[in-house]
Amino acid sequence: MDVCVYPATRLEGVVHPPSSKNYTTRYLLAAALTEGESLIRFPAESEDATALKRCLTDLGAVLTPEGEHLRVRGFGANPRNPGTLNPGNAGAVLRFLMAVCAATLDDITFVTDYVESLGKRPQGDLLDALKQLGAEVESRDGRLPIRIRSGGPRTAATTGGGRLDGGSSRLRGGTVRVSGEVSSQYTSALLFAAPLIGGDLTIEVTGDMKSRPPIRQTLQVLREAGIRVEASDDLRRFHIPGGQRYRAREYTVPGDYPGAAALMAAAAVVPSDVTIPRLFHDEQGERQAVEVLAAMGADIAHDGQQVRIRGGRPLRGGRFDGDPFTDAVLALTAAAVLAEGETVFYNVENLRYKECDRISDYRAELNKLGARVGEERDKLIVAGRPEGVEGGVAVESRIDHRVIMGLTIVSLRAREPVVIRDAHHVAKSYPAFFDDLRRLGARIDEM
Ligand SMILES: O=C(O)C1=C[C@@H](OP(=O)(O)O)[C@@H](O)[C@H](O)C1
Ligand SMILES: C=C(OP(=O)(O)O)C(=O)O
Repeated sequence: MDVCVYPATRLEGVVHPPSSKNYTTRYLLAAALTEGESLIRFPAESEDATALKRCLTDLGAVLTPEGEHLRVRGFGANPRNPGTLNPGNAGAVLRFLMAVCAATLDDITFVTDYVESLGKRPQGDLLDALKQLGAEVESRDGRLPIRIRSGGPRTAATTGGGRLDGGSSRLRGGTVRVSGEVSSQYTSALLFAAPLIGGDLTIEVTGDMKSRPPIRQTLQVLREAGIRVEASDDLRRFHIPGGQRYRAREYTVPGDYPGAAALMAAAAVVPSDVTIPRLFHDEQGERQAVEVLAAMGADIAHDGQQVRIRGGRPLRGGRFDGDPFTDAVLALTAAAVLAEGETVFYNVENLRYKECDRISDYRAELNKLGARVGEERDKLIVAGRPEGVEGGVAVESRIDHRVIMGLTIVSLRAREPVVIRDAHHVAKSYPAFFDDLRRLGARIDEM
């Protein structure tokens, strides 16, 4: 589906953000790893959530919708073996399931239809870690399709009298070293698998570590699920006793700051009065989007429950370390396109390894609109155009939901309407994005 985005004169109203993608991923997985029945309130409705639910069902979990909530009966440490799993275009889903399946299944293959997106993303650092723990791995140069075999002799657990469920580990415990430079998801994946391994596991994160906030989300959810984890303050070293059991319970998914950041940026670049509820002080690093927009001069306030933006003030550029709020950088870059002066988002090299190369590809599409964006290895550099951009062109989605949201934001301040091709990919995390902007007063036509 293509869309045509028209210049906006005003945005006004209350808009509920989607539920958090990252917390939904973690709560669904934790619930599936129990042997009991959990309830997840307000899980995200998105393509990534659908992909994970499909995979967990294939592994033997029983998912029962209850209105806006979801009841999950888990498979504990003994999933059914479907032979093949397809995580769609969801990176975190793929990484987390590869580690969990390596610990619990003897032979599993991961595939994707998104050959030009997830199929291009690197998995090698995680595969190296799994091989250190005894797995055998086949891949296409560290990329999908990937086959993981952990079917060695099911070694009896040697720590803590063996696993509670009487099973035994498919991976050995001990110490594993994993690079944190490309993605924090490899570390999170090992953290989710660790309790399922017979022996205790020590995880050492090497290199220039990125994306610490999602690691904190992982630690929060593991502790909520009753898993004991010792973590160093710098999040470079973890110790997890083996043979632990995930505890069934009720979870409530908060609002999604990355999706909300796109709404905040849209409201900041046009005259507006927009309120976004269900945004709390949790471990999502993208809540810093509020501080960044405030630093750029936006009239924005967060009371711990909701964010209110009154747009129309001129924005000014600034210099920001984008790593702590990685999934908000593209939306904030869009705001910077319309600010006075230069804006630099630095320390963002790992944007290049996501749904697309979010530095070079995003820059190319923004500049088609009339933006003036440059790049360096780990930077996005924006020469702001407070007068707006020309527009009147067609741009590409690059199969990336956050590119689509960023291009939409800038298009609200284009002189001529903009066509965004394949805009349906926004549904990866935010299916209702265009409807929500229409509800606030934007004109966006499906083509
Ligand atoms: O752990 C997670 O759920 C995520 C971690 C981040 O990825 P990186 O750790 O690769 O930056 C983020 O971009 C992604 O949307 C979700
Ligand atoms: C990169 C993202 O997600 P994932 O890594 O889970 O595909 C994202 O949501 O921006």
